[in-house]
Amino acid sequence: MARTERVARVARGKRGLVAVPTRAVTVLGAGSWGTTFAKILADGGSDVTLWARRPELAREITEGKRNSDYLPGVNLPQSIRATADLADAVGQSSMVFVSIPSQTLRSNLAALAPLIGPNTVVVSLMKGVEKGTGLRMSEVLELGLGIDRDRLAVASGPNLALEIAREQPTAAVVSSASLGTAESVAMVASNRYFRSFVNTDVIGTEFGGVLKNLIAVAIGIVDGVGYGENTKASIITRGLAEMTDFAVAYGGRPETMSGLAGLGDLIATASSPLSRNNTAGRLLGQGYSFSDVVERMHQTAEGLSSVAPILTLAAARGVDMPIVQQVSQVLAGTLNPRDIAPHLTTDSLEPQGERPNDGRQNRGGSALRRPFQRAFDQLRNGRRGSPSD
Ligand SMILES: NC(=O)C1=CN([C@@H]2O[C@H](COP(=O)(O)OP(=O)(O)OC[C@H]3O[C@@H](n4cnc5c(N)ncnc54)[C@H](O)[C@@H]3O)[C@@H](O)[C@H]2O)C=CC1
Ligand SMILES: O=C(CO)COP(=O)(O)O
Repeated sequence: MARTERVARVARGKRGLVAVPTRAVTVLGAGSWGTTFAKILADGGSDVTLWARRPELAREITEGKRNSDYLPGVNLPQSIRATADLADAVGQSSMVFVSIPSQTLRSNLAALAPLIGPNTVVVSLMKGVEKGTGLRMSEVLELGLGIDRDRLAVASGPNLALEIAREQPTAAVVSSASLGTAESVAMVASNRYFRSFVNTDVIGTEFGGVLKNLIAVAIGIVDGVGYGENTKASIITRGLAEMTDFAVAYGGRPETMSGLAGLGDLIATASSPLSRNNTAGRLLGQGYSFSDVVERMHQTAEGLSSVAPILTLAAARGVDMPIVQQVSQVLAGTLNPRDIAPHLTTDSLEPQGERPNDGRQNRGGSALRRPFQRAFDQLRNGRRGSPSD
């Protein structure tokens, strides 16, 4: 029987009990997220092969059903197999999920491209943009693998790996230009503790995952300095507005940013000590230099690499990103972490978080608030004026 046709389980259909075929899927990258996602897929009934770079890790996963470096104390499903051979890992899989650090994706594509079949769906689980090009991971995959957008998807959401590996319930969004592709991936990537929803806003979904990392670094800095909840709440709230302005400027939908891939992931990442971005920020806040932080981080903190390309992209579309700007200054050593207060750097009376509910951008000022802004400007310039003039 072909790997793609294995029977996973028996389910009740219209005509009684029917066999549900197991789908052969591959996960590339046996770090904390790749291994956790392999577990999600296996617990959803798929036949999963995991690609690990190191043969000894592949052996530990296949024989011991453990990944002790990345997921200590977690037992992996018996059905998961790992290999260090990329061709063996991809085999005849109908879906390939990619979970390696964003900055390494490009260098893996030449080896991967010839292995991808004409109908294979490729799903990015990564949350970074490529330094130098500013491309999103699905764009790097599209260009590097030469496959149609309809066969590409991204998955994102409040998904701290260790919590999910411990089977704590959560949800995610699977997004593709093709709704059918998103739905078929979401069905495979769902089980009793993990639920995938779908949308077609690939840009918003992908940028949500990238941008929340940057805000999580800022929150980590605040934690490290020792500031409290008011500072963090201000940065989270205005961070969401900053994320939304950016994503909308690049064609994402504002509602995506208030969903799981935006606000949901922002809350999870900004508030959890499990977050590597938050941890990196905390070390910066405690006074460690950027190079010290990089040395101390044993896992991927995507936010550190995304700051520069995101600021370049923001400048190209005229998007103001005071929080990301200050994170960049702390990383460069030009801003004392104690001085982090992005909401104090703006002259505007109109906080970015206060936008109308119709999803339109608010940068020019809503009709309602414009008179107040004018009055404020007049007062500041030493002239009297009434808020209604
Ligand atoms: N850990 C988490 O909770 C989540 C992570 N993600 C995203 O998943 C992606 C992967 O992150 P993690 O698994 O957490 O990172 P990790 O640091 O735990 O693991 C990275 C994996 O990539 C491998 N790797 C390193 N350099 C490589 C290279 N040059 N070529 C191929 N493989 C290489 C490592 O051996 C390791 O297996 C990131 O983009 C991250 O933002 C997304 C959601 C949740
Ligand atoms: O993306 C994540 C949670 O959704 C993981 O965040 P960190 O990469 O900061 O650990």
